[in-house]
Amino acid sequence: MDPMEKLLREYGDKEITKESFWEPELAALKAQTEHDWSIAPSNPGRIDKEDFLHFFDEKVKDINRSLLESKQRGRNGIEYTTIIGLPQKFATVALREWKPITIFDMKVPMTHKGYCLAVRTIRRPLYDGGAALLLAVEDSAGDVAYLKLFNYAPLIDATNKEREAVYPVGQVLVIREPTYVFESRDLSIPFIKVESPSDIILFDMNQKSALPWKSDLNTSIPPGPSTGEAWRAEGLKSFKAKGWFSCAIHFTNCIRLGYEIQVSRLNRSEAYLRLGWYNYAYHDSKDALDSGTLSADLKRKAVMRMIKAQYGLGKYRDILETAKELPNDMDVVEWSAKASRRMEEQTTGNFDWDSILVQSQNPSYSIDIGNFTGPVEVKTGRDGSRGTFVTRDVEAGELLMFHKPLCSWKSSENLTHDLQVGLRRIFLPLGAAAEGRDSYLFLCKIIQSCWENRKLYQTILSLYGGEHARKPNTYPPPLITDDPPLMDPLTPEGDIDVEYIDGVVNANAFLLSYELRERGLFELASLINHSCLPSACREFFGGCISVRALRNMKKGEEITVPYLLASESYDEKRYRFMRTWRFKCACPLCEADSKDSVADREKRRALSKEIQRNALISGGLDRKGLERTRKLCEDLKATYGDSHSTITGGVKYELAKALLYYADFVDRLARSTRGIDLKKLSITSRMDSLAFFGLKVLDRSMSGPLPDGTQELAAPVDMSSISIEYDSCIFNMLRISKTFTDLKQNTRAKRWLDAAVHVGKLYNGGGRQTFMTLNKSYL
Ligand SMILES: C[S@@+](CC[C@H](N)C(=O)[O-])C[C@H]1O[C@@H](n2cnc3c(N)ncnc32)[C@H](O)[C@@H]1O
Repeated sequence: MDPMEKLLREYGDKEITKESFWEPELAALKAQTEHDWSIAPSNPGRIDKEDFLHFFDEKVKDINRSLLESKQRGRNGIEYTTIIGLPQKFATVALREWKPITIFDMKVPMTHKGYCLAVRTIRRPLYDGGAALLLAVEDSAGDVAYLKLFNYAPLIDATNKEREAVYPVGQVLVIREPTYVFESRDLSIPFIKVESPSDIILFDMNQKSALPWKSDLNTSIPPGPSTGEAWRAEGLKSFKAKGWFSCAIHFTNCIRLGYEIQVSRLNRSEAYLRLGWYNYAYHDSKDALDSGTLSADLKRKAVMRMIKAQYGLGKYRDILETAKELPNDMDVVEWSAKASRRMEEQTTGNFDWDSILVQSQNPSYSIDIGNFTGPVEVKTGRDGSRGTFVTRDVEAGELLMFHKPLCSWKSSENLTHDLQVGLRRIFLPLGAAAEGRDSYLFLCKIIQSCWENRKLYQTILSLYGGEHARKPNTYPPPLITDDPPLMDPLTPEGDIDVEYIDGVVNANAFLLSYELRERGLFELASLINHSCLPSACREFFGGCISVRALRNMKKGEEITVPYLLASESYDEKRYRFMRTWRFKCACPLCEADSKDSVADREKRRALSKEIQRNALISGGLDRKGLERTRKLCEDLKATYGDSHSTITGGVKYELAKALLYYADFVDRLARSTRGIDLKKLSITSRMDSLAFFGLKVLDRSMSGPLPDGTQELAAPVDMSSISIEYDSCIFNMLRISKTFTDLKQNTRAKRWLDAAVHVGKLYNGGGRQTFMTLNKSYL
């Protein structure tokens, strides 16, 4: 049985609450973790170094064996499970307030608040095939520990070589507020668990460590390069291998050693551009340019990189300034023109919708735009929750926003190397929630972007982070004019709260393209609340989000969009709202539906499905079959209570859809029998369908002169409010138009075709020609 059917049968008329989702297996998992943390902290005692190294080396063999086996079986890495919804720690204490701690002094289980632990690596890093990097470390007293580094985004999709470039043997690192745990479902020895990359501070390998290490490193692994020239060679090799992070590190070493500083900066800025680290790229290219020592060729490189970085940061106006450095360069002129276009789009909201709409028929189309925000503000509504509101009266079809994502990810991206993540993510308390490796890689991409982009990080902190997260920061986030210049690419610019980012992604990210498994997180659109009778519609074009008014709105009205197909049944929706977004929808449609009995709702759901199923079967094309379908529609209509229409203004989506299917049936029969009565029946059924979708039909006449009062009207339907089910409405209108043509009612046919084109324009901004192209199959 369909899992949804099973669930709905189980729930019946029971309230669905947040607690409904705690399945025994998940509850046990959570209880286990709580138990792990409830044990009184104690000192685990000294770990024997020999035993430990043996353990680590065996672990390396184990993992390599599993990876090989999984590859031989054609699988993508070891199947790992991570649990989302348990606290993930990150340190916040300022550097000057830290107190040092040693491995021997640490307790299990415990987060050592206010302490820092300095260690160095004693083995090559090991990737566990899932979400963690494993390190064997020792402190200056010679005590050893096992370190698991989670969410270390720039190394998630890395080669062993790149991991070693960041964590070579002997690398000194400081762990902020180390958490020492013993997870009973995991290892036989305790380990230091690091969940945020900002909890690790890496030290310069070129400087002699100030710590008096008790033991020799005692390793056969040759030390890394010691000259700038040798680092440069490493940097170029990494660049070729698309190891952008290690490339940036190698050129950082060149800079530290004073080797060709400006050239190294320029090389590093190119690596940063590839990483999407535009702040760093900007500062490096600017520093190189400001040095005044560059040859003409290098100056051009510096200017181009600076412009690309400014473009990535959306600082279009600054590009025009930078361009003054090389006013006659063709590429510079082109980028300036691009920047000017983006600025114009930001202020006017003028986009070439016809081209956007046609091109976005191709799933891999991606578009570059200047974010346009119309008359929209974020406010706290009457019920105390935040939402978006219009700041003046707007008309149906008006563009409210057209935005690029803050961050996006698609499956073709990021996989520079042979990524071996076979990750399963279990969301507590929601179960696996069909999310896995893709959502994790998207999270990593965001963590990586926050690494150097504090503006982005602050924006994310101002978005809703889920029911267990602390309250979001106020929106809009505080203005950060500029990110500070880079000190060191190895350490993020500030604290990164991975748990909060994960919560934001879960509550706000969109699946932009099913085919490309593309995901995106948007800024303002994340603050729009849901309604099944929404005031706006959202669409994705080339990876960007557009939001348009569906009806005329008065200043101060809330902008709402449907999170799910609004026309789904009430019971499916209430389940899915609670499961994914954790709220109970209180819109008029849900209110009206909830007043109908469960038996009526279930009957409605079953009838809807039956009518839909019948519509897909081409057989039974006779009057008897038609009568059967009509009866099913009548029965469906009877499932709505008397007050339903009063509350919703007449919207009955399921009935509207049923009538659309019924009219299709009528059309097919009319085609085979050429019956005029059937053609008229098709038109009236479609008009009824439109009305139940929420459109006001102003002219229901079938023949003769147009009724009084409607001649001057632009359309046979009221265009001040269109339905969220615009696709179905457009389809109905086109079919009405076609049937009027068959009936030789050409004036009416044209009016209905114009109406369809107009609805198309209201919801996507395209013109007549584009409408014809997009609706070729209907037409
Ligand atoms: C994408 S956010 C929308 C903005 C959010 N209200 C905020 O303060 O940032 C989604 C969350 O908003 C809340 N929400 C959205 N629509 C709602 C509605 N119709 N009723 C109650 N809560 C809603 C839910 O908590 C949901 O998980």
